[in-house]
Amino acid sequence: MHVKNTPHIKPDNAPIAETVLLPGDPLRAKFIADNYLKNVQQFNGVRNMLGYTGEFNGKQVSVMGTGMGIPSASLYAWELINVFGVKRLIRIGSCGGLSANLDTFDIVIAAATSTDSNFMRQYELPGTFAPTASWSLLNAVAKEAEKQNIKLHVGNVVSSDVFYHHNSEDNKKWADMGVLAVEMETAGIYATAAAAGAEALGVFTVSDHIFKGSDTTPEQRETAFTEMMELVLPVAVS
Ligand SMILES: O=P(O)(O)O[C@H]1O[C@H](CO)[C@@H](O)[C@H]1O
Ligand SMILES: O=c1cc[nH]c(=O)[nH]1
Repeated sequence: MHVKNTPHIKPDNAPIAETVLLPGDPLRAKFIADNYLKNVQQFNGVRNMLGYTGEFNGKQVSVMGTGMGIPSASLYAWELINVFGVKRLIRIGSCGGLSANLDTFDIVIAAATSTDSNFMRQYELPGTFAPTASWSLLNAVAKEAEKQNIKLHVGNVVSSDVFYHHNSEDNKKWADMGVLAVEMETAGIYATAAAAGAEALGVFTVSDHIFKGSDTTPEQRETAFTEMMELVLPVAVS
């Protein structure tokens, strides 16, 4: 792959694979590179948004942090697809559980995303865009989950611009519409991929439950979501 630089991604001569895993936390990217990949090369360190390319099962895959929120994640998604030729983005995030059926460490997949963000306005569409998952990635992860005997919760996830809500009813309103969980990036990543003809999928581990009050530590959010990592890595190289 022809390697260039952008203001935010400077691989120099390191490769970027056609499939990139995207955790929000760059240290989660480092954890994956350190613990799951072989022959690792770091391809980004700009702003400490760590990116690595290595091998899993003998095949190349990349992993890179996105930072938090649709503006940050979509900027990296856009550059990875449109400058570096990436074809598949798989976000591996944490999320807050909204559905009563969820508990911490459960795995959620965003078949579709809702959002309170104005990000879609740029496309000037004559209606409301519905950012959805790539069926082929979703189907592949569902098959892998069956193989590994992992229970998935698949449905609508809300990508919010707001973590600390002024209106405490906001999350309840999404829950009342059957939305499973809340996070902050996937609608922007799905839309960016759709606009460029690439594929994207959002997979999450429930880090806390908004209504049940259960929680995980920053260290767990960095290193303990291994079931999600082990679910997605075989798909990323398939
Ligand atoms: O753990 P990550 O992947 O960053 O995802 C979630 O965690 C952050 C908020 O704590 C937001 O980025 C949200 O989407
Ligand atoms: O509660 C949460 C947990 C993770 N990510 C969010 O956006 N909210």
